[in-house]
Amino acid sequence: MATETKFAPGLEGVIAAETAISLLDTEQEKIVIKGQDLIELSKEKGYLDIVHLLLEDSLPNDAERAALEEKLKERYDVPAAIIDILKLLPPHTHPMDGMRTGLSALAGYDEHLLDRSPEVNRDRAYDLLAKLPTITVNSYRILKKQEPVLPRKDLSYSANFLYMITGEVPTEEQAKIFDRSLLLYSEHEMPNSTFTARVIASTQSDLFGALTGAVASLKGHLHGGANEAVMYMLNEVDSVAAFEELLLKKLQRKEKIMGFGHRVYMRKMDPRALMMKESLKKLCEAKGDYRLLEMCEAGEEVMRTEKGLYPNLDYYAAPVYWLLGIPIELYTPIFFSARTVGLSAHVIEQHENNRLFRPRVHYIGEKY
Ligand SMILES: CC(=O)SCCNC(=O)CCNC(=O)[C@H](O)C(C)(C)COP(=O)(O)OP(=O)(O)OC[C@H]1O[C@@H](n2cnc3c(N)ncnc32)[C@H](O)[C@@H]1OP(=O)(O)O
Ligand SMILES: O=C([O-])CC(=O)C(=O)O
Repeated sequence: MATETKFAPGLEGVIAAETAISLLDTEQEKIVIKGQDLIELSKEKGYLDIVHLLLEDSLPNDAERAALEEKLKERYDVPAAIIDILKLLPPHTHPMDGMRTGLSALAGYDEHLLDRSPEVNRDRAYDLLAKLPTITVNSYRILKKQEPVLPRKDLSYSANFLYMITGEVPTEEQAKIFDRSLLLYSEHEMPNSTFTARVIASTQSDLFGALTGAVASLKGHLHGGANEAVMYMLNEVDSVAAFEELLLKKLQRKEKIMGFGHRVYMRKMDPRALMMKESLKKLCEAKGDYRLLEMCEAGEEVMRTEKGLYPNLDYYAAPVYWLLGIPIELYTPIFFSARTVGLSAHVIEQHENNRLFRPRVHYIGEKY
């Protein structure tokens, strides 16, 4: 029976779930989130609007958005023991691993862990959205031997996140650009991390476990870890010509270029990358220095000409985060924090209509 089903390496093209959350509609060229186009939403709305859309099924009005922000602020505080746990980690621990540890440890504070009803799961998701930015930033700070930072409730959700990272209150423009990056990262159908979360949830395991597994998945360079790898690559050189040369050498060595290609949008640009490129233009304009934009555009041209490949979101997120003054090791944890909402929506949906994931194999070992 297992050998009768066609094997698709990497499960390419395989339908793994029925979902009412999102779809990458490649024909219409839209990222559909609960019936709305994410790119259009990113022009008018903010991250918390998408949080409301994903968890409450509708875009909020002003009062609902304010109530949501207030609810998150009320839950900002992280148990002191989580900070103590982070302090015990060895100094070379990547913040993504610090975050995974902190997130995993939060399970112990949930008094209703066995309750997987949508209401309780949704409530947990809000708790994680409130606490993860503080855990993320402090796992970095503690590892760098800096004092933990406390969230500021007088700032908006995104402005506070960026403030905790840089130590400076962001300008309105910086906060808006950061907020848009969170929105663009919020949900994307069935990437590896979402599949991981749903597979874990399908055993009736809890939201903490499902998301802890998803952190590990998202850390990899073929997935969320690419945003950090892109920045390290850009920082290897300091001019357009040197960047072009670097990419050509990497391609000659058959290396994969981080920030390019995508399982679904392989031969066209990820629409989120285009939005992020706009943000990069704005930041370059404000700085009066277009070097990073020019390098990235030259990289795009090399990859289009040499490989017919286009940028994904991580390619343009990296220079945007750099110009916002964000340490590179926080790029992937920020991606995860933003994705917490999408992942939670998927776990809620999986728990609501569950069947255990248990595929078969195409056996190529010795016959008995
Ligand atoms: C927000 C996100 O998580 S987006 C993804 C972020 N990840 C990256 O940017 C990492 C770089 N990109 C990649 O490794 C891939 O494009 C992936 C992992 C995103 C998609 O992978 P897959 O769908 O499995 O494609 P696969 O790796 O089989 O590539 C198909 C072909 O394109 C080539 N290719 C794909 N991406 C790249 C790349 N970034 N650089 C060079 N060549 C590439 C492959 O070498 C392969 O060529 P071949 O057929 O001659 O062997
Ligand atoms: O969809 C994917 O495979 C990866 C991706 O872009 C994301 O998770 O945002």
